[in-house]
Amino acid sequence: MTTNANNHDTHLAGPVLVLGTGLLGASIGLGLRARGIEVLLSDPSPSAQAVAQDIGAGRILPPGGDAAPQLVVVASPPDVTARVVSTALRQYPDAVVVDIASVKVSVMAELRRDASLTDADLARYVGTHPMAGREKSGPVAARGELFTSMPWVLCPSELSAPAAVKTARELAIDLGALVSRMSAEEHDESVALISHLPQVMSSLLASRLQDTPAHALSLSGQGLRDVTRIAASDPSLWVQILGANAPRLVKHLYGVREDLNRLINTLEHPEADGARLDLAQLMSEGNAGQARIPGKHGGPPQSFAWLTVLVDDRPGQIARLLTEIGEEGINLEDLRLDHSAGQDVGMVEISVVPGKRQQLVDYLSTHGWKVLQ
Ligand SMILES: NC(=O)c1ccc[n+]([C@@H]2O[C@H](COP(=O)([O-])OP(=O)(O)OC[C@H]3O[C@@H](n4cnc5c(N)ncnc54)[C@H](O)[C@@H]3O)[C@@H](O)[C@H]2O)c1
Ligand SMILES: O=C(O)C(=O)C[C@]1(C(=O)O)C=C[C@@H](O)C=C1
Repeated sequence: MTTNANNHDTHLAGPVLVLGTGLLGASIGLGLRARGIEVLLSDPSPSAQAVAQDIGAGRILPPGGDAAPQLVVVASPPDVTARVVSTALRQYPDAVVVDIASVKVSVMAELRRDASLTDADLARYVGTHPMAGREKSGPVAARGELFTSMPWVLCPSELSAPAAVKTARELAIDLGALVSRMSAEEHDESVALISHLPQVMSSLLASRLQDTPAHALSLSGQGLRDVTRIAASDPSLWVQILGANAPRLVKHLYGVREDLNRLINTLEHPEADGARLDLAQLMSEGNAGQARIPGKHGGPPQSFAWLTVLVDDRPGQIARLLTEIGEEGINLEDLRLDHSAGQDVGMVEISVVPGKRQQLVDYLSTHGWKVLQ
């Protein structure tokens, strides 16, 4: 840990050059700037880099401008990532270069084929992947705290120098992430199930809604919203991710196809012997898988207690509610907002650790809030 020029204790000294200032690049810039680290920004889209600078993610590096970065972070779309990494390794011979693309095997394979790079160049490169993002793209959606307590995978190759791996780790730690390490193959195998299958399932489900009549859609509750949030993701990004990891994803889709066939057969004859047992088994297999998803901060799965507070649909009500909860010293684990169509009240669903639920219900009730239990 060093105290940087702006008096913050950080692992990285900086400057950090971010190439690609969309959602991820600008979020990294914002997070590093909040810790006092100097950040330089560059993006072929003049508006993307201008917005990133305007929101405080760093300072635009003028074309041909001089820079001596400690670290270059490549945050461009996956299909140009290897090319951008290659140019950066040659342009900044003293810098460590990392990329954050969602797929790792294809990027490394392209770099190995690149005749302009030596093994010494590749010693300064580490492939990485923060498992944090949003269904939106571009710097306007950036958040400096995006990586806090989220996994960040390092996938060094056998050529990566220990000093380069250390710098990559420091980037993730300075942004508050939880660092793990695996090979590019293990990574792509893992994200096929953990990230790419959920995206495809969400998109497939949401595509069913295209022609749904408005009266049916007006019944949409939290269940539908939970499973379709990521269906709003950027198609051009996902075309690249899914294309680059297709064989690993297809294996899981075969499994889903088998399960769907089984479910369809069962539901076509719902009164048949064993049909209900089959349905119960399917639901409990889902329960078992869901229960294995780790909780916040990488800890064991934890279930939180929920309560719902009714708030008047007036400006400032939710801010007042959150301030009062903070004053009682209770930590919110999650928050959801909902509106009933045509009503002038909002419903704020709050989750807390189970031991704090009753204290919060009592506190809010005595402070005039309407709590639904
Ligand atoms: N979106 C997510 O949730 C998420 C999460 C983790 C990792 N990633 C990875 O992060 C990277 C960026 O994704 P994003 O969501 O920020 O996308 P984005 O579309 O918001 O931003 C990408 C930016 O890269 C710029 N760009 C295009 N070509 C470039 C080039 N040759 N050199 C430099 N910049 C270039 C674009 O102009 C754009 O501003 C991708 O590789 C993606 O796989 C995304
Ligand atoms: O939560 C989201 O919106 C995401 O985009 C997250 C998510 C993921 O699957 O976890 C999506 C793709 C990225 O490569 C990394 C993170």
